[in-house]
Amino acid sequence: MAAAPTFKPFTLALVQLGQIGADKAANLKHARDVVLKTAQGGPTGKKPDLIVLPECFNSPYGHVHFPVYAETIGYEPGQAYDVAKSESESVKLLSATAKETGVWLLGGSIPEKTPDGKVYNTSTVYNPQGELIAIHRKVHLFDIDIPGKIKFKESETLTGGTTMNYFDTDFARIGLGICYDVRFPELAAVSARKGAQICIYPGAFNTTTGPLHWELLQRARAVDNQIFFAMCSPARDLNAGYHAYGHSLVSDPMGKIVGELQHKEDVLFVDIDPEVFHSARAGIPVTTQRRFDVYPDVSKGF
Ligand SMILES: NC(=O)CC(=O)C(=O)O
Repeated sequence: MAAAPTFKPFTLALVQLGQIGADKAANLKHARDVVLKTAQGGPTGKKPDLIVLPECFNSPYGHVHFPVYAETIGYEPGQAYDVAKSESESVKLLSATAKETGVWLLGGSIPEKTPDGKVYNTSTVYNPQGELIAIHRKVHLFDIDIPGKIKFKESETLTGGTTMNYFDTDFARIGLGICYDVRFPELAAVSARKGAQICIYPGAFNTTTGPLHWELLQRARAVDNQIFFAMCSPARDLNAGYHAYGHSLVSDPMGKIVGELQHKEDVLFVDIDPEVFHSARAGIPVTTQRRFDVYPDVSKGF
């Protein structure tokens, strides 16, 4: 494994996209328009280095929709990928948008189909040249049943990913996950142990689980790994079948919320300061105090 890049200050923009409906072309156009505007800069006019879209931004969120909206991506880690030959209209649009803006783009997630008939919930990542350089397939599927509140079963139509993923930029190593993945501390812990200084998960909690756990989980993942942690949600649409929580958020490594939106379409710009990462680890040095002699099983996989 290559050493993580030196952690440098950078500006992160989380696009809490609204207007996600049944019309895929309209969803894609809106995403592109908002990313282009975001790339022009936030309140200070500073151009972001990395723009993030939410989970399932090109389709309504629900297990019945995933196979209908799924696209073939055909990305294999470590192998060259020619976007011009991609069968995925979403990949082509995201790649072109990253290239046009000259900004890193974490393209939320989209339903992906593979030749074996499986469907995944997949994030794609583009460098400022528009190259697709990483993907992450949601590992932990969102199967829950809270009587009287919410029942959701992604596994009706989705298959869980089988790999953990991160990507390197010129300013940080960034760990990937999607939404429900945040409930499984191991994924972020492994990313952090592999050198990620920040984890970013597109996610779509809902109006039941969001108020309970959205902030708590992100701050917990940030503190237990002493990393920055961010999640980017769609805006809430009460006319949609699934009511996203919104509240896209960034926590610093001390668990302090350094930016949070409300539930409407909006963009969160946050300047990420590596000094907070270094001082958290120097002041409370848990990253060097682990006792794998006492809990050796936990170290497996690291
Ligand atoms: N939508 C998800 O994947 C997860 C979620 O809403 C939750 O964990 O709560």
